[in-house]
Amino acid sequence: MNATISLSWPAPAKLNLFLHINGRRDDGYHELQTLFQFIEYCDYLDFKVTSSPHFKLHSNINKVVAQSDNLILKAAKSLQAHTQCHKGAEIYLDKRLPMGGGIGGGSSDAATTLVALNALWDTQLNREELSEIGLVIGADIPIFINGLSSFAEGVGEKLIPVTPIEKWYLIITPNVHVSTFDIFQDPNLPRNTPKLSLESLMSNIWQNDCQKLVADRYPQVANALAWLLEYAPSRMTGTGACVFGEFEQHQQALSALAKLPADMSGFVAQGKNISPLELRLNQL
Ligand SMILES: C[C@@](CO)(OP(=O)(O)O)[C@H](O)COP(=O)(O)OP(=O)(O)OC[C@H]1O[C@@H](n2ccc(N)nc2=O)[C@H](O)[C@@H]1O
Ligand SMILES: Nc1ncnc2c1ncn2[C@@H]1O[C@H](COP(=O)(O)OP(=O)(O)O)[C@@H](O)[C@H]1O
Repeated sequence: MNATISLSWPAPAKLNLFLHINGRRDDGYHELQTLFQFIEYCDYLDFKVTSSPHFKLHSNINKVVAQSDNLILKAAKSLQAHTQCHKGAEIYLDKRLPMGGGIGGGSSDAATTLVALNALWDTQLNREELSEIGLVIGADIPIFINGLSSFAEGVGEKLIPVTPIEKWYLIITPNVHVSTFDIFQDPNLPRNTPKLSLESLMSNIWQNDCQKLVADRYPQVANALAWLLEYAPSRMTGTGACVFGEFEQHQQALSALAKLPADMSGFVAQGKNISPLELRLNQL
């Protein structure tokens, strides 16, 4: 086998620092205004390029490998089809991000796969072309390909880079899986928040339109939020289930983490306006 082994490629998580839903499109998708910031907390992938056009995924989490439609293989196959590349890859995933938590792990894995294989196969697609391929697979993939914290509109693909303060976050990961699809189907979801200018959005109080609905449905989310709010301004990310409290200092976040009740779990990570994937790409 003609094989090249690369170094590890990060797939960082994101937070939605605010999330507004502005309406439902004819295709069922919702128009959003949201602020994405990366956090320094990542899955890691490795890619061994093969001369045969096949893929094999290995992971510490069997659940991902068992899904034949998992986002990593979808991304790899889609790039292969678009570029008519005759190479394949063995892909190794070290899964650290909680799944279905609203921190975008699956989308980020897919974005890292597109970016890394495009470099390793030397297929030379530009970022826009990679984002177009990614958007078909998941609405959150373009932000991870773009690599800069951004204000997003559309379904998350119209991006304007912004530089919110890189705060320290204590992120609680309630032990429930929230389906993005189910939340967007719920008739009680507030989906008509008026669109605002970027300037007023950045200076308003930040909120998440999905939060009340998800907290009402899932007591674990409501409890995590109630606990965090005692320590810091706190919100939910995406369609949940993760919630985050924001701190100016690393030590403040760590002190709150140390007090976390035994029935909750979480971690501390810093916001990053340049994605760890982008920094990795610049090392090539
Ligand atoms: C709303 C966000 C905010 O970041 O939620 P999280 O998934 O991160 O929690 C994302 O944009 C989600 O992106 P992603 O998780 O890639 O969603 P997709 O797989 O594309 O969509 C899953 C389903 O959610 C609904 N959906 C998703 C995005 C959107 N703007 N409107 C929708 O109505 C659609 O029914 C779609 O079939
Ligand atoms: N590589 C992957 N990592 C995580 N989830 C994946 C992956 N591939 C497919 N999925 C599916 O996508 C769903 C949402 O995953 P994830 O991106 O972690 O959630 P969220 O978008 O809420 O942050 C998972 O429940 C899982 O079924």
